[in-house]
Amino acid sequence: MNHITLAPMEGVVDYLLRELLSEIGGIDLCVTEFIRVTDTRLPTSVFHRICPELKHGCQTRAGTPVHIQFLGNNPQLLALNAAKAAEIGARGIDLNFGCPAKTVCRHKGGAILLQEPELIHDIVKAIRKAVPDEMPVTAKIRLGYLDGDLAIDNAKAIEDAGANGLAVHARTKLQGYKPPAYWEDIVAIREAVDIPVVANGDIFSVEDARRCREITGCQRIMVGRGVLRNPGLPKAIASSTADKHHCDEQHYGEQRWHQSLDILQRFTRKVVQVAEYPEADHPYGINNPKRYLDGRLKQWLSMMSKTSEQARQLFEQIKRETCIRGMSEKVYRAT
Ligand SMILES: Cc1cc2nc3c(=O)[nH]c(=O)nc-3n(C[C@H](O)[C@H](O)[C@H](O)COP(=O)(O)O)c2cc1C
Repeated sequence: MNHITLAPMEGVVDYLLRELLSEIGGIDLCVTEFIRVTDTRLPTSVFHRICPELKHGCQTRAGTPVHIQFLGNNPQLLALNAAKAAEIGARGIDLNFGCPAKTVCRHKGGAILLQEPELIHDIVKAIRKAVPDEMPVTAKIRLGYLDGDLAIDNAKAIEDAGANGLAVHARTKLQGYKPPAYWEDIVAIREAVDIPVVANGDIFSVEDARRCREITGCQRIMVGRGVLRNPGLPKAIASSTADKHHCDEQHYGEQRWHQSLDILQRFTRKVVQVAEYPEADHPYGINNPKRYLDGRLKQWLSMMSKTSEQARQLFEQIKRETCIRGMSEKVYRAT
């Protein structure tokens, strides 16, 4: 067990990415993009679109379990949908109390709920009751909405409601994604509850992972953008845990671009297949392969560009490509 969770990332970490990233290794658990629950018991098709893994034991091809994340504010409705998820094969339920998006918060979802620990408690409790006892129910929070004053209340509310774990993104909603992440503020949360706490935010290297664990006292970590910048990061963190002499970031740095390019190429090939054989039974849920490839490649390469000159150059090359063939050929030819 490496104690590394791949962070849920809406619009980025979908089925295909979970498949490719978990194949590399180091990741123990994936969490889906959030499923928003507003007013109904969602049809199976929605669950299968967000989490095609449900059809295969709710794990990636590499065998990494996938938990389903919900976002919403109505305990009964969320419970109804969690029960449905359990019925159709979910292995775990996660609740999103951290999304900072304006539209989400305006509809009283995500991070805005951090101002209401009682409601958070009721949501977690309703879900805990609705799914089998052995199914993990977890929550993901930020330190708070405007400030961290309710951090402990929220964590305790989640624990008292019967959750099995808690991931904490070490920023408030107000702090958005602005560096730094306040790992030291996770300590009091970890100390206040007995359930496992997962530390999250700004882990971009093996050394970051080491420091985050040391500062927070949490063995479990969750990594998002760091894995997109460097898909080999979870494996590198995992091996450095097994062998402390191996935690030399430089050692892995050399392999990083080639590993990144390899995964970009495999990603591109899968999307091109969907475009070329649309009638085939692809599980990826990609409706418009051209738009999908264009958006995801640009998004991914721009994240990788923060630490890789080769990624920046490839981004420049594909930036103005408008057809899937032009884009894919540039990715295949990159070195
Ligand atoms: C594009 C994007 C989409 C995200 N979508 C979700 C989501 O669906 N659910 C969630 O709980 N967090 C979501 N997050 C937050 C991440 O899971 C994570 O908490 C955050 O990126 C900090 O971790 P990192 O520094 O390792 O990326 C998202 C973040 C980004 C950048």
